[in-house]
Amino acid sequence: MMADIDTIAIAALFGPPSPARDQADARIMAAASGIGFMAIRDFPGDDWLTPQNRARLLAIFSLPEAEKQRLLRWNFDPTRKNVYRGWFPLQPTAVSYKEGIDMGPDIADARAAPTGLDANDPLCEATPLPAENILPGWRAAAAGYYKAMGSVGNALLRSVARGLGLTETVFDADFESGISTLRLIRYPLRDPNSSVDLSGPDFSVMHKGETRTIIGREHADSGFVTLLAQDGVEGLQAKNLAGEWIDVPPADGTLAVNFGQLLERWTAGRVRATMHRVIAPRKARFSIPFFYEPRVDAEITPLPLAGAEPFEPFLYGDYLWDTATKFVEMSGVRHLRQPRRAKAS
Ligand SMILES: O=C(O)CCC(=O)C(=O)O
Ligand SMILES: [Fe+2]
Repeated sequence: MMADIDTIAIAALFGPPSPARDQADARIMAAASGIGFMAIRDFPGDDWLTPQNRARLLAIFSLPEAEKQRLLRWNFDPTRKNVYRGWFPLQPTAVSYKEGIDMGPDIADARAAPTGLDANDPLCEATPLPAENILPGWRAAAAGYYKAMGSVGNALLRSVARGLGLTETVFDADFESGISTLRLIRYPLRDPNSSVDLSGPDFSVMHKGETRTIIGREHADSGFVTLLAQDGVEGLQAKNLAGEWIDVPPADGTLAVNFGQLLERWTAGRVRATMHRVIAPRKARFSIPFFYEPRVDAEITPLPLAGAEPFEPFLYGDYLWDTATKFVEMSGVRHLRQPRRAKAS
């Protein structure tokens, strides 16, 4: 039988210890250590997950092309200074057919913009944003959404900590002043007349007897916890333990949650980083992933888990740069940041 993705009401995670919280913890751990995907609902901030409120964030895609271009990253426009945050345009020949923007903590708290030593770290750079007068209210919406997702990320990691038998606050200090990324994505319909050959196995798969084009290449997220708002349009799929692709249905009021490779490694495989992909729906698709991340200088050290292999501690920022610059949206920027801590050889 094909196990479905569990939808878990998590209100109890925001209250004191209770049987309801224990039950939510158990279901979260079962999802995290099983398929590695779940949907959550019923939490502070879930009122963001309506078509109207998502539209407040997604309004950025209605900007004129010239305004979007002002937000581009350096690798797409060498006159720009920002290399990590900002706009990534469509890559017509790539499997992943999307455009969008990556935003950092400064959208929610201006004090998060870099100062001192961080000023030289691209991972802490400020996010280029559209002017308030061309998109009134958008910044406030992005800030509100970012903050709401941060507290959901914290609640989920505390639940995972309890599920692992660790002190529930074990992750808290590392995620204080974290550099979480809020990404807004648009996958337009592919132009059927373009010269890109979509017939190869990289680009096309069968789904319920129909050929579907891939628009988001199969991958596992690199970090910890991803909170994904889908915008009511299907297409997201996760690979289950049997290696089958199953649909992750969109539903208002819910977030799809999956876990990243660093959390998988940190928890000695008890939490699973699951492969997922996006197949093209019949209309344009939008999504809003929030990647919950620790501070740039968080030291990742082995957790006290039975049977876990020890590893050399490392800095989150060094890991992140190494990983993020392998993606097509970040191509050509790798040399712009050196590891802050030399690897022991
Ligand atoms: O658009 C989606 O639904 C998935 C996006 C995704 O997997 C990602 O950005 O890592
Ligand atoms: Fe992903």
